[in-house]
Amino acid sequence: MMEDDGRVISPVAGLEELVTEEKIRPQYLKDYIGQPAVREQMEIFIPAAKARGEALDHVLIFGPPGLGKTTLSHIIANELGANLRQTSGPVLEKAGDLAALLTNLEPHDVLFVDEIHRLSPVVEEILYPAMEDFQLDIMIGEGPAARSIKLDLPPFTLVGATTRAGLLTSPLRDRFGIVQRLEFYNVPDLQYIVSRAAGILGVDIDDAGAYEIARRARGTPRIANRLLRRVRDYAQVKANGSIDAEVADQALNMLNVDQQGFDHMDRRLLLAVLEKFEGGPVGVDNVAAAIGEERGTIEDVLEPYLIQQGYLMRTPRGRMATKLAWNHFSLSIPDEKK
Ligand SMILES: Nc1ncnc2c1ncn2[C@@H]1O[C@H](COP(=O)(O)OP(=O)(O)OP(=O)(O)O)[C@@H](O)[C@H]1O
Ligand SMILES: [Mg+2]
Repeated sequence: MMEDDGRVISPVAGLEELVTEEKIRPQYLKDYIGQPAVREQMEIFIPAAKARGEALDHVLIFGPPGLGKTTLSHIIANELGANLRQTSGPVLEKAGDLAALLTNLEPHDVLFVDEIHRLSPVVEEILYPAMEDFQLDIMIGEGPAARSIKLDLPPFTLVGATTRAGLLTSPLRDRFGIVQRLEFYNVPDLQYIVSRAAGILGVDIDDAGAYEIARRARGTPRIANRLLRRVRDYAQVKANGSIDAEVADQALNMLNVDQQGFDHMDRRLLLAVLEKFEGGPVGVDNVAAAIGEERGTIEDVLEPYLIQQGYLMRTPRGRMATKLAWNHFSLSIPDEKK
């Protein structure tokens, strides 16, 4: 999990949000909306492993923040009827931290390691034999008296989540039998997610209102759910608590979420590429310096959606704005770029 950056359409979770999210987080695959490829596969792999009485193969889930990685890991444990133990890459500092978790697992348990690309190398070394042979290889003591001991572990399923699969070392990546890549959600799926969350939270919203929120949620369930809560506030004060398309539109305009679902950070990034770098190609470090953002935030949080929507392109020579981006800001495309 990354740090909350305070944007209303940030895909990164805020603290208060983590609590509300628990209430609306789907618990079983049947409520996991969208991601048809992921669902179709997991609906086969999970019952198959259960029927054989084996632990499910290790699962790697990757995708931008807020698309449902943590949710899917919980669902996997629920569907397996197994315990879920949670930790994260940066939390596991020493080999012993991981060893303690592994030795406490029960057969077929799910160990969820969030931000798995941030594991320290010593911890990662412990993970290899644990994943491959359910064995723990650990050094005890130091210097000449040091010796290594081997322990058998119960068969378990490691579920790893990461925003960027490219940051994983290949020996680690190779040890996952199942790799699921989460995609941005389409509008009908997000509309369903908004309506479902509204039902749970007791918010009065019609289909057109849910559609308007879905359309402007950057393809991301976490953002859809957050916009729903902010639009609910607006509706409570300005519209007797009911959300329709007009109320949603007014509220979202007030929140500076534009018709495309972009906010000021998206606009700043696109405008920098367009105006300061004539549409690119420009290296991501130059973009980062121009808008005062960290490179990692640009790569993980800001640009995936802009790229998926066709406003920005990744080329070998850097980022390039597309015709859509020039048009979005009503800027004329320089002749040599046509
Ligand atoms: N497929 C889905 N169907 C319905 N709701 C979903 C789905 N995926 C995610 N959500 C909702 O979006 C919220 C955020 O999802 P989640 O916490 O799983 O994202 P994440 O990918 O783990 O994000 P991060 O990278 O920040 O850890 C959840 O609380 C859940 O309510
Ligand atoms: Mg998560």
